[in-house]
Order: sequence, then structure tokens, then C-alpha cells
Amino acid sequence: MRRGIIRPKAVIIGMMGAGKTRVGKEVAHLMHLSFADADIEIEREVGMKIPAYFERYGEPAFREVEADLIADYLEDFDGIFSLGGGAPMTPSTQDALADYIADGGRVVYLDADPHEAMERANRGGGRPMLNGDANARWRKLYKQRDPVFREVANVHVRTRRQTPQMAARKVMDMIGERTVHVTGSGIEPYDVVIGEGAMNHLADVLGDKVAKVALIHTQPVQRHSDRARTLLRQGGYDVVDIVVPDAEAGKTVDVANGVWTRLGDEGFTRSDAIVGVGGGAATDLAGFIAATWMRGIRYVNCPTSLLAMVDASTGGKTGINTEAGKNLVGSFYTPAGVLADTKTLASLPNDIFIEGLGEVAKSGFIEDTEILRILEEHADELRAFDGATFLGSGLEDVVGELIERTVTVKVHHVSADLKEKGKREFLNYGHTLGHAIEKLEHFRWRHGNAVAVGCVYAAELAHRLGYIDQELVDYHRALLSSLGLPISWNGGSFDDVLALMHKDKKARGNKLRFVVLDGTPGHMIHLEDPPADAVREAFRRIQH
Ligand SMILES: NC(=O)c1ccc[n+]([C@@H]2O[C@H](COP(=O)([O-])OP(=O)(O)OC[C@H]3O[C@@H](n4cnc5c(N)ncnc54)[C@H](O)[C@@H]3O)[C@@H](O)[C@H]2O)c1
Ligand SMILES: O=C(O)C(=O)C[C@@H](O)[C@H](O)[C@H](O)COP(=O)(O)O
Repeated sequence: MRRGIIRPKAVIIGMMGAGKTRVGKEVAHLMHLSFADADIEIEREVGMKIPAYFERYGEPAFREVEADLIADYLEDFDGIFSLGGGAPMTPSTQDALADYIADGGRVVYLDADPHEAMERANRGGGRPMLNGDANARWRKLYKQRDPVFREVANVHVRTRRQTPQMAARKVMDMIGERTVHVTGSGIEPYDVVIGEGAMNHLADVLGDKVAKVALIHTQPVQRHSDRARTLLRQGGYDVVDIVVPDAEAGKTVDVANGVWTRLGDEGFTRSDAIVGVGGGAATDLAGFIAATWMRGIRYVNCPTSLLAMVDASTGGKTGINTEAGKNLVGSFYTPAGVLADTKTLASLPNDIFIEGLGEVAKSGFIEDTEILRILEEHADELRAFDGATFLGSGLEDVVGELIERTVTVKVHHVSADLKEKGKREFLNYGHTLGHAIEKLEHFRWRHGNAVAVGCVYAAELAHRLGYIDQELVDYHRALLSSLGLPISWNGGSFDDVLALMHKDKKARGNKLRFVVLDGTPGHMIHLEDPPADAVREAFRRIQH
């Protein structure tokens, strides 16, 4: 929001009878905000009821008064503001709402069931736009207004069969959402939606052409997949529940084969879809299954760990591990959407949350230094993360911003280079050693922890070769350890590590390739075939 201008927290639009006032008041109450209804404020301003004003001065005069009042409220009111049904049809109000959205505002289209809304609109009476055959008038107006509402709103809330309280909670969750749009060459555009209740978008993202959905998840996230299943059934999908082994044990060819067999048994065709719910291992597997079943069907990721939210679920790198190494089999296959529902973090154990901070910090080092600043400022609170007290705490907003920023860094790289021919490799900062550690530790080390040590290793290597100074290497150690992440590793020999680093996907022929910082955070370069003594010496330095 621009400094100096007060803006509404949300503006609610919708048809007559959609429940804008009732739901708006409830949202304001839930969020401890004030509420204003444009029609009531107009009546106060003109000193008469709207039907009387219509009769005396006509609709054009009313629309003028209405547009002026809305323009004033958009710049001088900080609560929940609901507009009259026809207000968004006025071009100057459309422009004002577009400015408001550009400034971070939320225009919520409250989309009620037509029968429920018509009934409510008729019940109140006193609506000049419904004179005559009220139902026919309502339907006609709906036809004109619905496409405009969809166009001017940036939040679309369907409220069919919901009580005002349920609808208000949905609105509240959705206005708190952050969305990162993913597009680029070879990418069917999609959104990453981040926020409490993001999973509610499942049916919208899957669309109405899908009939069957395979819900792939692990046992520790059962309660979140139960929610996904309920949402899918409410959306009319036939749901096939597929529980896979947890963590890296699920990213195997045997598990993939079991899932393919199940899809065959259940008669999955190209018009069916996969939904992956869980940590990065589950979303990597779900994406891999979607990419390979019948050479590619639609899939949606619902990440439930911090790491999966900030990294694994977005960008379309899908895959499994094999005897040869980590993630060596897979494909680039883009999801139809990613729903990072932060409510799921309430069950996330502290150590798995901290692990996710490894990829967050990585994104700060490679591009967005504001991430590093936020991590420094909130290191103690982040390190003490407790799912039980997370929702509604001050930390929730900090984590929401970190997820949005980290996903944005990822999206910049993916959009520019989906198939990892250059820029995307920078996302692999810290991974050359990181993947080797994971493999040598038989995946008992968590991915984000291994990446943290790998980032220190990459910093040491860059320093040995004169790209960064000692201060920046020290900064890597200080920041990562302040977050509770490991910065050293002693679990294997240099020769074993070197052999695995040669199998890294960035390597070419018998030449190692790394990505390292050049000078300062945010400046990345490719390092081709670095001198063997520097590779070894950097390793020695992360061993203590
Ligand atoms: N495709 C990509 O671009 C990409 C990017 C980064 C990482 N990855 C992959 O992601 C994996 C790491 O992801 P991860 O760190 O989420 O590990 P993970 O998937 O192994 O999850 C860690 C543990 O947390 C549990 N868990 C997840 N969410 C939970 C919740 N809300 N409540 C309770 N328990 C929960 C999981 O069941 C698991 O036991 C690795 O396999 C890595 O290679 C892929
Ligand atoms: O999306 C990418 O590209 C990345 O490199 C993101 C990494 O953080 C992630 O760990 C990814 O799984 C690594 O992929 P890999 O190609 O090194 O297996």
C-alpha cells in the first residue's frame, strides 16, 4: 500500500442478495476491523433512502454520487467495505478498484448461489433495480454483471450452501492469501497460492474436466489429506486414496511402480488427475507419477512442509532416487497449480520446519537479500518454531513473507529457464555437496540440512578461488547456525563425496560444475572445472 493513503483491508462486491453486508460485517468482526456499506453511507450523505433518490433524480445521478463516495472510501477507510450490487459497473469505479488492487488491495467477488441470492434480494424489498418481475430482473442483471465482477475482483469466493459465518471465514482466509504467478517459455501458466485455507481452491484448480483424482500422500500428513479428500468429494470428484511410504522411502521406482499399478486398476485415463499432499518427497513423487502416467496427466501440489512450500512443489522438477544417486531419474513437468496451505504447518515438527529454512536462506544468498535480512531479524523466533502456537502468531506473517519471497526467487529462475540450461542452475546453490551428503547418509540427513552445509562448502570454494571474501564465508556460517541449521559434516571421505559430485546433474563429462557467489549475495556465476586442490580444501574446511 502507498504511504500516506489509508486503504480498505478488503472491498466486497457481488449481486444483490449475495450477502455482502452480512458477510462483510462478520469478516470485519473476525478481523477486529470496522465495516462500511456504500449504500448506507450514500443514504446518510444524501439524506434519503436509495429508492427515493432513484425516483427523484434517476439512476445516472445516483451512480455519480456512488462513484464519488467509493473513490473517497478507497483512499480514506481501513476496514471492510462492501459496495452496492451495481457499483462495479461504473467505469470510474472500475478504474478506482484497479488502482486499489495495483496497490495491494483485495476486491472480493462474493459469488452466492443464484437461488439463495434471489430469494434474499426479494425478501428485503426496496430495491429499485428489481422493480417488476424481480427474479427475471435479477437473472438479467446477473448475466450482465457476473463477467464484470470476475474481471474487477482479484479474490473470488463461492458461498453456495454456506452460513454467513462459514463464508466470512473463507473470505478472511482468502484476503490473507499471497499469490505468485508462474509463466514462461514451455510453461502452461499457473499460480502458487500461499495462505491459511489455500487448499480450498483445489476444485477450482483441477477444473471440471477431471473426473477421478488420485490423492497421493504419506501417513504423517493424514489429517491434511483427509481435508483434501473432503474438498475433492465436495467438488464432485471420485477420489482414490494412495498412501505412499514417508519421506525419501517414497521416492523409489518400486513405490512408483505400485502407484502406476493402482492407477491402472482404477482405470485412470488422460482426463483424470493427481493431487500430491505432503512434504517435498511426496510432491516430487506425485509430480513424477503425473508426468509418466499415460505420458502426462494434470496434477496439483498441496505442500505441507516449509521446504515443499518454498521450493519442491513449484517449478516442475519431478523425480525419484535410484541406486545411482539422488533425483537422477525424473522429468520437468509443470503442475496445474500449487496450494501452499499454511494451516498445515500447525502439525509440522520443529526440526522439519528448520530444515526448510535451508532452502529459504539459499534463495536469499542467490537473489533476494531481503530474505537474509528477515532471517537475521527473526532468527530466534524462527528457530523456536512451534506448530501448536504458530497460527495467528506474529511469526505467521513473517513466514508468509518468507514463503512468498522464496517462491518468487524460484519462479524467476524457472520462468527464465524451465529445463535448467543456465540460470535455473543457480537454484542448485549448495546442492552439489548437499545431494552427496544425503546419499552417503542413506537419506537420514534431511535435504535442507544437507543444502545448508553445501552452501557453506560452496562459499568456501568460492573464497579459495578469490570470488568472495572471508567475511561472506563467515556470514554463511553465522546466519545458518543462528537458524539451527548444520554448517559442518564429518560423515564420509572426500573420495566418496567427489565420486558422487561427479554424478551431479550440473557436471559435464568428467568435469565438475558448481554455482557460486561472485562478490556479494545476489550475484551468481557458474564455476566450471575448478582446481582439484580447491575442491578438496573447501571440503576439509566444512569437516569441523
Ligand atoms: N522438485 C524440487 O524442485 C525440489 C526442491 C527441493 C526439494 N525437493 C525434494 O524435497 C524433499 C525434501 O522435502 P521435505 O523437506 O518436505 O521432506 P519430506 O517430504 O521427507 O518431509 C519431511 C517429513 O515431514 C513430514 N511432514 C510434511 N509435512 C508435514 C506436516 N504438515 N505435518 C507433519 N509432518 C509433516 C513428512 O511426512 C516427512 O516425514 C527431498 O526429496 C528433495 O529432494 C525437491
Ligand atoms: O528447482 C530447481 O531447479 C532446484 O534446483 C531446486 C533445488 O532446491 C531442489 O533441491 C531440487 O530438487 C534439486 O534438483 P536436482 O536437479 O539437483 O536434483
